[in-house]
Amino acid sequence: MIFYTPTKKSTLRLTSVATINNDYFDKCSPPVTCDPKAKYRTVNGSCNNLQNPNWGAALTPFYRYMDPVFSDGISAFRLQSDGSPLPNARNITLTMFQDSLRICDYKNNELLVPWGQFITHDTAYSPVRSVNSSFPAALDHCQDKNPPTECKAVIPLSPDDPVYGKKNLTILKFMRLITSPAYNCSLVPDTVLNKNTHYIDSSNVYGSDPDVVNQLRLFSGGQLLYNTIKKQEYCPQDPTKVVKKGNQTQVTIAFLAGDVNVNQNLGIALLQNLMLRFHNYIANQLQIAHPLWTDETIYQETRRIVAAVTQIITYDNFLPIILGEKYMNEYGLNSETNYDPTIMPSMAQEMTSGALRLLHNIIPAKLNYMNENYTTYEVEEPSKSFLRPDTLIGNVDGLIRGLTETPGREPQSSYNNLISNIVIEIPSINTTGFDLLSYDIQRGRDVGLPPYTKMRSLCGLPQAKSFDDLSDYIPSKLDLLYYIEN
Ligand code: HEM
Ligand SMILES: [Ca+2]
Repeated sequence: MIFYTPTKKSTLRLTSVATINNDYFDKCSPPVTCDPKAKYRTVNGSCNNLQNPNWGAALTPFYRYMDPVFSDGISAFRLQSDGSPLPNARNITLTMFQDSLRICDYKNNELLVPWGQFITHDTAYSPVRSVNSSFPAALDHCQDKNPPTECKAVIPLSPDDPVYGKKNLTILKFMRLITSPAYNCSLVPDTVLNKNTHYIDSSNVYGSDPDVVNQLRLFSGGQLLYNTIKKQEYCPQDPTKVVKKGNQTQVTIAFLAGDVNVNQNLGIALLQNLMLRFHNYIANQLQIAHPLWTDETIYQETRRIVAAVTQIITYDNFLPIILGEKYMNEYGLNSETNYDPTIMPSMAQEMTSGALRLLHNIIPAKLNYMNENYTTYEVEEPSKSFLRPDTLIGNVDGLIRGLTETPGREPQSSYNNLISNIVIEIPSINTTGFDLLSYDIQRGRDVGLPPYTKMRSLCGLPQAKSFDDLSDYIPSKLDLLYYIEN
């Protein structure tokens, strides 16, 4: 172990006041036996913490800073103080986030977004309950006059919605997340389990369960399985993903990787492919340096290096931009290799369903492909390639150059039009598009995130008793949406 126990603990650390964090571990977690001398991480993340072997493992719940708030104490969305439902999520987007400015961030390039998403997909995956058909066309029946219970969480649209009104859509097909009973563990209130390992351990490259891990290995030279297209190495094609178009079965590119969202957009597909190439490059080098090493040894040593590099990029390059140097120093995150076994390592529900999604605000509206002279040879709207990363083929270098040389987007009080109106609109598979911000708002309610005013007090900000007290971080207009007590 290169880690040592810290001599000095940050006094600023946010203290959890939740009462339910042990419930899963007390009632449901499977027994595990760890080998204290094991050199490599386990597939599902168990045994990283020898005192609490299940901490941080795949299929364990997200950590809670505060207990969830549901109106029935179990799973129903919370209500306003007068007992009325919370404001319609789409209405919040339309009222608060329709600024038409587009402010560039000249300090950071567009790579910030894919890297953020890459470590998100390493540390979190919360699948939705799909009803009688798979994402994303499910819930068509919710448009009927008397919709059944699974439609309760959909987001109703107003006929004069500026985007969806014209398409005659009456709902956004929001689905609730899978909760613990799906894994034979009855917990109250509703508890969501993370399907990926919570650690930054490159589980999005390798997989969080043994079947996926084995499916992705070549079992020769420590290599990951790859697909050669036009003489270049890519992630393998997912045999289950065949996109149908009319009567003809048209196979498009659908990569297979350790995380299921590898194809969601070009940026994430790019990084997944880069990491596959990086793994296979390192494995080759290790094989040359150690001709007697077995496939297993090369694979595990390479996996260790890839995960370490991912952690270094995250702590040295990504987090200082997101948190700022001041916080990095105060929280001891600068070039320190502390390991404190008393800290629960799991991703927090408040992060994955709330705070971490702040980067949705800076998703770029255009991607540039650049040639070796750094001139743009093609511009792509990201929405054209959601779930269809075909244009990556032959353009890996061009996209890296484009992402590196194009300024990012400053956080601002609007979302890029694609994100607030179109995300994943694919007529051939009958998906009509949605508003990611509305989903982010509704997701917070789905998992019972406590009200912002409570979370903000926990984070040390002054207690807010009126909308004016929120103006330090939130622009006015909120009072147009919520019930105000006299
Ligand atoms: C083009 C870029 C991106 C797109 C299209 C995208 C889209 C999405 C979508 C559709 C969801 C599911 C929403 C729901 O049903 O609740 C989601 C979840 C999420 N996104 Fe993004 N996202 C992008 C980039 C990012 C970035 C850069 C970050 C943060 C650094 C991020 C953080 C998250 C998190 C934490 C979740 C929840 C993960 C989970 O618990 O499963 N996303 N995103
Ligand atoms: Ca992980």
